Amino acid sequence: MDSLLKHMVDMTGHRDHAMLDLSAVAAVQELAGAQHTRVLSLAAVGPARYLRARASVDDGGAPRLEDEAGPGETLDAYPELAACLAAQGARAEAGQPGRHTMWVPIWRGELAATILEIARAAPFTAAEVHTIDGIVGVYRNFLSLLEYSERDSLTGLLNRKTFDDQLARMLQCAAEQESPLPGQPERRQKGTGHEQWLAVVDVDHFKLVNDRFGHLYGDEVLILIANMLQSSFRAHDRVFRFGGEEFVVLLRSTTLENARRIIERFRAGVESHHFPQVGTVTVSVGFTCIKPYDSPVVTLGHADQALYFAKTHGRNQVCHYDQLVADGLLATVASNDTAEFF
Ligand SMILES: Nc1nc2c(ncn2[C@@H]2O[C@H](COP(=O)(O)OP(=O)(O)OP(=O)(O)O)[C@@H](O)[C@H]2O)c(=O)[nH]1
Repeated sequence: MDSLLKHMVDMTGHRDHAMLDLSAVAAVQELAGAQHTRVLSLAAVGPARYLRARASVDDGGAPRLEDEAGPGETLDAYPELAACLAAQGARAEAGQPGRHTMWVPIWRGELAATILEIARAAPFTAAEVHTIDGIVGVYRNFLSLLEYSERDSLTGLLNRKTFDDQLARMLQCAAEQESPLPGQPERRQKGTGHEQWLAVVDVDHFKLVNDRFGHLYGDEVLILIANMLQSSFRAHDRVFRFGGEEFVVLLRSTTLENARRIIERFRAGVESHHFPQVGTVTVSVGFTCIKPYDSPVVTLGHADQALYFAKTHGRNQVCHYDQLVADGLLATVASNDTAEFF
């Protein structure tokens, strides 16, 4: 019982997703006598669904965070789990001699974006299943509390508060991939132009939408644009609402060409979308490469300057900060207006 209490205190003491995940895998691993435990994210990429590990622990090892690039493993490789998710079931099990695996979806309404995977040599006893259910209950409650505090209530996107942390995590992960541990192969070739990008998206003439159609329609436009942002970018990119009609996107590990193409496709998608009652809405976007030695404020400032350029040169367009600087187009804006941004 001491051990159970210790794990419960540990799990409920965190205000951070990564730490909560680590505590959850540690608790399940010890209390259910598991050999291997993982927390998985389930994300849709087009019609396919993928599983990516967020945290894991092996027999005798310390819990660790996982942050692999790429979409992860396809759900099709886990037929028992796929069937359980389709039936909105409480758990799935698969057994073969010497290895039993249990998956427990963390349901939030009709969605399960997080799944616990627990594996060991012997089948789980009723008492262990009962213990796992108890840990999952606490984990689910804390996940939902954390998500509530990290999300914007109108759009469900991440809020400003979580930005610095997400940016730091993205940069750390990129640095680890560039510089593997001694003896480990490099996961990505240097010089392929893969970088991290930050884009600031602002709805054009949004005040007019509010003035003409009222705040409820304005809110509806923001929700639709948030949905379009989430479906335009990949699962491991991050989308934030910074407040008002301004959104920020962190794009992970891609080339300039790709970043521009993805952002441009989003802009064109908004322009061609018919917003109920309101009709056409457009967005302007400024984006910049994230340089690890720049502070978040400086990086945001660069993207904001590119956005300002887009706004003052016709709106409904995507502008790249580094390109504007290289072309000598941002010099006056940068020197005159930096104080306006921060
Ligand atoms: N409906 C709604 N409106 C909001 C919300 N937050 C901010 N706004 C409104 O967004 C509008 C932003 O207007 P401005 O900053 O003048 O910018 P704009 O009209 O979009 O013009 P440009 O950015 O220059 O194209 C203001 O009218 C705010 O009241 C919100 O949550 N819901």
